[in-house]
Amino acid sequence: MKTGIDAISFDVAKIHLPINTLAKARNIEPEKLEKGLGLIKMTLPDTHQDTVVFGANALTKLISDNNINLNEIARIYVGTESTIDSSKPISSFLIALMEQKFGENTLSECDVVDFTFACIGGIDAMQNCIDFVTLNPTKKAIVVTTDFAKYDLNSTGEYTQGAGALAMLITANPRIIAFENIWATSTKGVFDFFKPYRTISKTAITGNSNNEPWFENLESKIEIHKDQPVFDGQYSNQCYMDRTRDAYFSFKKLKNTTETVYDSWKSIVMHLPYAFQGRRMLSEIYALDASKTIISGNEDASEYQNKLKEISKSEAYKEFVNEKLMPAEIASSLIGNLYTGSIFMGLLSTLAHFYDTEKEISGSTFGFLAYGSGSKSKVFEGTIQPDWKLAIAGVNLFETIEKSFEIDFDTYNKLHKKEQKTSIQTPKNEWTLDRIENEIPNLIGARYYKWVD
Ligand SMILES: CC(=O)CC(=O)SCCNC(=O)CCNC(=O)[C@H](O)C(C)(C)COP(=O)(O)OP(=O)(O)OC[C@H]1O[C@@H](n2cnc3c(N)ncnc32)[C@H](O)[C@@H]1OP(=O)(O)O
Repeated sequence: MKTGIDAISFDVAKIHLPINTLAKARNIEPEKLEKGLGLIKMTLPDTHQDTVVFGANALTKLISDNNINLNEIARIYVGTESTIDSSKPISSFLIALMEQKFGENTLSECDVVDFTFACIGGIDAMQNCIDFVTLNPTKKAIVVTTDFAKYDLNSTGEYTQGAGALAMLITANPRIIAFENIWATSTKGVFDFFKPYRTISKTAITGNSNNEPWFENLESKIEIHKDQPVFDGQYSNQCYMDRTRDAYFSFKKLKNTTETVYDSWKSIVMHLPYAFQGRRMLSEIYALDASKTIISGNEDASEYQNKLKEISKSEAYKEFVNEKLMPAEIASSLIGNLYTGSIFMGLLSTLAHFYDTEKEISGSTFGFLAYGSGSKSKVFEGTIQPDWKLAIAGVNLFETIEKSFEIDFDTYNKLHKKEQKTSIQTPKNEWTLDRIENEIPNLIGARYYKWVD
């Protein structure tokens, strides 16, 4: 029996800033961002949107477009690194909203939980659901990934921002892709990118050291939550390269093959924090697993790096990228980073590209290289199923992204600094954040959402 993705839907932020506008404002050569990193637009949440809204929109679409009977859904597992509560998971909000829309108690026997491991939490959620469905083939599960990749103004992450969610139905005998049961993992506990609890002393805020109550905070230190990560961009790239390389060669060992693994993959779908990350990071694996030796691994460090650079600029590598990686990059260039959703958006982008260009890919194998900072990589593969076209015919990925609304730099700044108080676009046929409770003591901070027709 096969297990995998039967249906897929998405909801990405509907407003964007062109990368060219950002580059000019920041005095960065636009060509560096457009041609060097593959960026065209970055999407941003409107004032009425958060990660619950994106997740709920993607899930509502998945359920409606595929006429899913909610009684059949045994699990809804969420991958996110942008949660809005340290205790109540996003999946708990999603259950409430789906019952609001599709009927009370329709999901009361459904198991729900969030998975957090930076950008790889969605893959962890999916692997778990696949194992579950393999053991219980009559049951179905849903994986939702939802994130807001927000970086500090003027940081090197600023041009890679993005926001949105995907939802995937996991079943036996799926219509889109069936995964092989070989999962290779590489893990190392590092600080390449993280979102710590930060503190600021009350003395620094009030100017005295009496520890007087400050807006009901009795502690002498005030805790601050920020959506923006603490990170070291180049170090995070090195961790990405090291983990994916190690997981790739573990995968090769688990497959027990001496053949070049990537040669058997029609497409390679990687975690893309920005469009060209995959092509910039994959040259090492491309060289080390080549059928004809192009790098031995015995070179000294600088010679090794020089050779990798040379390989990454070669015509053969460019062709390889064009054939195996480019389809996954298209959506990323137009959206930005979706953290947990990026690898699934890469898959959807690849499928939509082959659908639009009328290529038959049924029976071909895709390789997946997932990465989450902190850090972990998983490598696995799946085979495209005969009904893949039928299953994605109504998804309309590129048509939907095309309709995104352009904002100017001033509006971008206001949104980033939370100075924008009203919605840029009037919500229609979607969930919105209605209000956050700030008076009733035992409901302080509770977030309430509503569906807008
Ligand atoms: C965050 C996650 O989602 C998890 C992860 O994957 S961690 C790994 C990725 N890390 C991140 O995304 C963290 C946030 N991002 C960043 O800090 C940065 O965007 C980054 C580190 C990823 C990139 O850093 P950067 O300093 O902006 O770019 P840099 O590494 O110098 O690369 C610029 C590229 O543009 C090219 N370039 C520069 N000027 C150019 C021009 N005028 N024309 C064409 N190309 C140009 C450079 O040659 C270089 O490409 P190659 O190395 O492939 O040749």
